[in-house]
Amino acid sequence: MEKLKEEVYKANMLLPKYKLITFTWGNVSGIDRESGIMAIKPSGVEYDLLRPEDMVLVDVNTGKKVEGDLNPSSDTPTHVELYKAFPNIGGVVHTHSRWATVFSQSGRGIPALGTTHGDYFYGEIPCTRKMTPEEIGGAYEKETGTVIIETFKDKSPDDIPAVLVHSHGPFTWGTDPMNAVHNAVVLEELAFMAWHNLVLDPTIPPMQQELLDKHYLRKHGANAYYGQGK
Ligand SMILES: O=C(CO)[C@@H](O)[C@H](O)COP(=O)(O)O
Repeated sequence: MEKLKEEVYKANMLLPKYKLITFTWGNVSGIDRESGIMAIKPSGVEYDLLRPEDMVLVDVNTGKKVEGDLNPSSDTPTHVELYKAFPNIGGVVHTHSRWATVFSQSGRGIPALGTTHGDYFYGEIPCTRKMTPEEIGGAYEKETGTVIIETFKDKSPDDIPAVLVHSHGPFTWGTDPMNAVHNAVVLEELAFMAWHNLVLDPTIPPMQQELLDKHYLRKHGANAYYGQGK
């Protein structure tokens, strides 16, 4: 699992590089689907002190730590729920990136307003409902995963690899940890642009469906004819 730890470590180190986090906020994980073992950032560790060997291994089937001297991220149960519910993902990212967190705190999704959005996300990036007091007071991090999964009951997590958790912040995912971080960086760009669009014109309509189809479907899915079809 050293290769997985190295991959997850490198992905975590992109969060400060792309200014998606401050201090010890956020975390990235990756999964080895064959073994069901996930590597995740340790809890509360400063990024500039982080080493590949610090990544903590967790069994997604049990949610229990299987290797590591440090505690896994406090968000580990959320990552576990997403890997169990979304079979095609290989990496998960959580940040408190500023503009995406503004939308999360407002309880608003990020509408698809232009082709930059359409290249990566096949429609609005949704915000979850507020969690109930029971969910907050219970297995909070696991229930955070539950409300994310509920938000995708009629959406494809492969076509919209991001969510805004109400009053909290964004989670993104992807085919591997690097792809999940790529989606987190794009999400922050889209949030920045969408916020300014909504300030300029709160009634701005979503982009034309034909344009969204063209930009998303040419790079994603079975009929993709550009990119890697991810
Ligand atoms: O969402 C939160 C706190 O609101 C967490 O993601 C922290 O930002 C990072 O926690 P650790 O991964 O260090 O436990």
